[in-house]
Amino acid sequence: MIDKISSWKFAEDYVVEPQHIAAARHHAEQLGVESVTQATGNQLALLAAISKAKNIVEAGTGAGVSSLWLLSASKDSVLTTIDNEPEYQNVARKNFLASEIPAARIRVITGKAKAVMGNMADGAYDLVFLDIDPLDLEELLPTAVSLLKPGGTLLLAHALWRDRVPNPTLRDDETSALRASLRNFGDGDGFIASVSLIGDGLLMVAKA
Ligand SMILES: C[S@@+](CC[C@H](N)C(=O)[O-])C[C@H]1O[C@@H](n2cnc3c(N)ncnc32)[C@H](O)[C@@H]1O
Repeated sequence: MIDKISSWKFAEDYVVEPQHIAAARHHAEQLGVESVTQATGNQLALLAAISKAKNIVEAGTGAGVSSLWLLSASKDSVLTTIDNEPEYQNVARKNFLASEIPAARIRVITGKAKAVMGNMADGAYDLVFLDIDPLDLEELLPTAVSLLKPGGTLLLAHALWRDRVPNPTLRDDETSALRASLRNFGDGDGFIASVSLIGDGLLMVAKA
């Protein structure tokens, strides 16, 4: 019998979180913000490295844990990170400062992801990472995809939403929103998409 729970835990424990990111995670916990798990963060960094992502957009800054993982993949990538909670972004800013990453590499914008991303340049970004309220995804996804260059990468956190997405009898709004988001990319039409079981699930999409 395969023990997937042990495998999941093994994958989480396999990652050693850099000290500055562990400190940011601690601040996120104090704020009550849910950060990506350390294995998810590590996978974000891996995917940013493999795709040689230089221009990155993140929706859902929180206290900056995922931002720091994304920035860890390269010394010259630039991250634009968006959140509608200024209080969280203030903590994120302190975490960025403490990490000694040059300020020019991070642009922090306060606002709703749809409104902010709607004013950004189409086809200009290598990687877009989404970690926002699932109920806001439906209206955001077309905008997020349009920001990507051809061959760009879209990543969506919480793709399995507390392991609820795979169970078709569970139809609460959040679970249904995540399920619908996954369906957008599942038919292979214009995208290559895969769901990683890491953390709470990570949808990984390459734009053709
Ligand atoms: C799960 S937390 C993000 C955690 C962060 N990605 C990390 O791992 O460190 C989700 C964040 O998204 C923000 N948020 C939710 N819906 C949003 C939206 N539509 N636009 C912008 N920010 C949003 C919340 O304020 C919250 O800080």
